[in-house]
Parts: sequence; structure tokens; C-alpha cells
Amino acid sequence: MGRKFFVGGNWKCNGTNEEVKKIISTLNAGDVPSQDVVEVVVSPPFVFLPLTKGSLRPDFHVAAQNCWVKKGGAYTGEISAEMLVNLDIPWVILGHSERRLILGESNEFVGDKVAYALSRGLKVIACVGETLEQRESGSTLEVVAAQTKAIADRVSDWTNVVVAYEPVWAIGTGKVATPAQAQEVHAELRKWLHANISPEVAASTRIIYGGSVNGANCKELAAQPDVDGFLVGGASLKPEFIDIIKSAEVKKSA
Ligand SMILES: O=C[C@H](O)COP(=O)(O)O
Repeated sequence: MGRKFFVGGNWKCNGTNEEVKKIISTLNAGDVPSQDVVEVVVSPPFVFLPLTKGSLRPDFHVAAQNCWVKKGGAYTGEISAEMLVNLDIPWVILGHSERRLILGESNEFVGDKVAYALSRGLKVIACVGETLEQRESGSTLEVVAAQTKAIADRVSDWTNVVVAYEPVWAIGTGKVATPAQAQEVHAELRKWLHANISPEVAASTRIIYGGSVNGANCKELAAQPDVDGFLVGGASLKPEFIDIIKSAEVKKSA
């Protein structure tokens, strides 16, 4: 089953109103492959979601960077899945390592969030990935399997899930995983999905890579058989994001 290349841009906690408008106009002017070749989703901070949704080209989609774990209510500072649905925001990023590590989101909490967001009709970019310490101690696969299992325990339909493998040591550090390192973990994750969910889910679920992806390293990473796209942080704020989207062409010609 063909997996459409997926490029997500996670703007994280960056941008002013003016800067966001500038990023959007750069994206809108970008010459990129068609939607048949690549799915593009950008994720501004919550406050810029309406502006982004309202002015972004129609072939690019929008994601929130997080949402609450259950129905909204007395949860000060949170944004519910229902609110995102109400604003017609189709995607949400969940389990980003910055939320796991800085805000203490556990595997189970992330799993609950993924299940709830899917139940409300959102599509989810679910992030997994090991720290440097975990990699150096040889527990990378164990860590990403446990993170994925917590989601799998709560989710039966994977149609609307994209898994983002983001080694924490590569995020925002300029220290990108080598294509071989990324391929190794992606292949293992796919094997895990095959053994623990189904061959169909393993074959159809997109596993994207995140961590210091830029215009210069994206093509080599995209050429790896189990790399189905990217979740881009820093470079998604820059014009080179267009080059990263274009790396989808590598897959087309593969
Ligand atoms: O969500 C995106 C990742 O955290 C990657 O961030 P980065 O491209 O700035 O390393």
C-alpha cells in the first residue's frame, strides 16, 4: 500500500502576528509537488490557528501543537479537541518530546490524548523518540516501543495516525540522525506495528522523522525506504521548508 509523503512544520512557541503572516505568504508562493505526492501540514501556536487557517493555501493543512486529554471544561489554560474540531482544524501533534520531558506527559497520558483526539475526529501526529542517555544505554528501541504501545493499547483504528520518530538528541541541536540511524528505528517501528497491530497497519502507517531536518539533509533522509516524511521544527519557519516539501519527489522517483 502506498504511503503518501507527509511534511509537517511545527512552529513551536515562535512568531508574532507579522512574522506568521510572512511565513504564510512564503508558503503560499512556494512551488511544491501536488497533493497527490505530498501532504503538508503546518502547526502554528494556538493563537495563530485562525489566522493561519484563514490565509494559508488550500492544499496545505493546519495542526494544533497539543490538545486536552478529554472533553473541555474546568481546565484552565487548556484547549480541547472539541474546540479544534469547531474551528475546523483537522490535525493535532501529540506527545512531542518537549511536552513529555518539560511538562511531564507520560506515555499513558499521551496515549489517552491520542485516543481522545481520534475519537473526536482529529487526525494525530503522535511523537515518539529516545533521549541521548537512552540511546547511549542501548534502549532506543525499547523506549520507542513502549511509547508506541501506550498508544496502541488505546487506539484500534490507525487510519488517522502519523507516527513521528524524533530522537530528542537531534531536536533543535543541528545534530541530525544519519539516514541509516533514522532508517533503522523506522524499520523497527514498522516491525513493531506488524507484530503487535497488523501487517496492514504496518504497511500503511506513515512514520516520519523529526530532528534538525533542513533543506540540505532532507533528500538523503527521504530516500530511506521507511522514512515517509518529516516533522520539521526550526527550518519550518524558513523558506527552506519549501525545499523540504520538495524532497517528496525523491520518493516519487524511487
Ligand atoms: O517537531 C519538530 C521537532 O521537534 C524537530 O525540531 P527541529 O527541526 O528544530 O530539530
